Amino acid sequence: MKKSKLTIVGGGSTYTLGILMSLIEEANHLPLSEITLYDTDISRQEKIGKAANILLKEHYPSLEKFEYTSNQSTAFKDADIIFVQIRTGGLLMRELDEQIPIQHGLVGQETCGAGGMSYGLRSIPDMIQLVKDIRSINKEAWVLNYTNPAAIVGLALDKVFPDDNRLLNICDMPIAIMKSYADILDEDVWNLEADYFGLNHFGWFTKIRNKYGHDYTSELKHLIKNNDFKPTDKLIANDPSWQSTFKQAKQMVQDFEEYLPNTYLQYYLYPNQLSQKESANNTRARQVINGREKEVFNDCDTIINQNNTENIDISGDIHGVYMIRIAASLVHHLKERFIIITRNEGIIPNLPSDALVEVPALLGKNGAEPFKVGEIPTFYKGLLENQYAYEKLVVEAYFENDYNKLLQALVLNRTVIDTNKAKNVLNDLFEANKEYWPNLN
Ligand SMILES: NC(=O)c1ccc[n+]([C@@H]2O[C@H](COP(=O)([O-])OP(=O)(O)OC[C@H]3O[C@@H](n4cnc5c(N)ncnc54)[C@H](O)[C@@H]3O)[C@@H](O)[C@H]2O)c1
Ligand SMILES: O=P(O)(O)OC[C@H]1O[C@H](O[C@H]2[C@H](O)[C@@H](O)[C@@H](O)O[C@@H]2CO)[C@H](O)[C@@H](O)[C@@H]1O
Ligand SMILES: [Mn+2]
Repeated sequence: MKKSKLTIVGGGSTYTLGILMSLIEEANHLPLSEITLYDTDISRQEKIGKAANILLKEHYPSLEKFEYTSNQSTAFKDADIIFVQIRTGGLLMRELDEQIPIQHGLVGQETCGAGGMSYGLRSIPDMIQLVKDIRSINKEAWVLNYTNPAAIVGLALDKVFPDDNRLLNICDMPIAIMKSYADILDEDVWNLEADYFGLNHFGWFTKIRNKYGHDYTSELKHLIKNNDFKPTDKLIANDPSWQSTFKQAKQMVQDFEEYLPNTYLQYYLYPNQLSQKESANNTRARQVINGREKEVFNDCDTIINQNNTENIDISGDIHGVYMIRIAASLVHHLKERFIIITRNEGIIPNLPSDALVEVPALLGKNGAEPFKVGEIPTFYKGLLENQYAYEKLVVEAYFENDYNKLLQALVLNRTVIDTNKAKNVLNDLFEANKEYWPNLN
């Protein structure tokens, strides 16, 4: 199988080491000749890069070249595939995205509600500039984006690069939930197939079956209604916050048993309950700063100091493996089925055509071939039209510098609603994001 050249943008990300370990595990699916890390923060990336050097020398001997750089030409010129995972403002700005809404009695979340709007307004300019820079150097590479909030970033990128069908936005939440389904069904997650529809971080599984056609949907509903649903992916299995998130699935399936929910729907269906659980002094961002970020950079220090990966768990994770298998299907024209983010254009006929929906698609050398979903029932249509209107207003507000459209977006958002709360949280977030957001009129 032809070997590919991969660049990871955001090489200093807390996910990079896991992606590299997943690349080692998946070398048979996506054989590589070169890996390049690229980041604007040279010092943050350097520690990951030094550890990666040792990791790859030890576990990927067939790799011909590895380097880490802040030079765009070096990073993008020869890449066949470019993974993108940046965080404009870093985890400290994420902490403000989450703290400020909580201080107003609202859900404070990375990608949902007022926090997600704040993060989206920071991410849009950097992602547009990044794709422009990539395409000025390399017109052919598959650009696979994880950068969040994928719904808002995706809509903005779709406005600026409407014809770039080698630019895909991806989310690992559906596959992470399917990993947990697989583990309670004693199935391999890669043997499961889902019918799914929604927006990013706002969707439902309508069917779960295995590759031989056995339908597990009713069995899963029964199991989730009567047991504690648990995260089982290695990145989150032992994380109390994720355990609490997965546990909420029981109430969601008991209340709305027609379809199996994406875990993110908890914020939109139970906003009051969720906002009362949160504390501004212990946001998810703070937990990640004290958890994953510390663990990853401590692992890097250990690998560098011992000059090997002894006693380091180098197994892959679903976050990394998912993106890698998507890349393999595109590059090697495997036409395998993945849940990805794509323009609606009639997939769900009773939703706006220009919405970016999250649905199953076959991935091959011509990009995504999405499966039709068909008309969706009133409850889901109402929820999704409302959420899409929020997303669309945030993106329009960005391009038009329009304060009122941001206020309208928050009043529509199911985690905010109240106009006075929307005005107050918007003003505080604007103050905190002065160096990032566009001027608003
Ligand atoms: N789509 C998904 O389902 C999914 C899953 C997990 C994480 N994510 C996203 O992945 C991203 C990374 O998450 P993280 O917690 O590792 O963040 P992080 O802050 O640890 O790492 C982000 C890296 O991006 C770099 N960066 C920032 N702006 C850049 C730019 N313009 N060009 C190049 N590099 C730049 C930073 O210097 C940093 O090293 C976030 O957007 C997160 O939300 C998405
Ligand atoms: O709060 P975080 O930073 O731990 O996670 C936020 C991200 O959560 C989802 O990604 C999960 C993924 O679902 C899980 O299986 C595992 O891989 O960890 C990831 C990060 O924890 C979500 O899809 C992302 O969009 C969020 O950024
Ligand atoms: Mn996601």
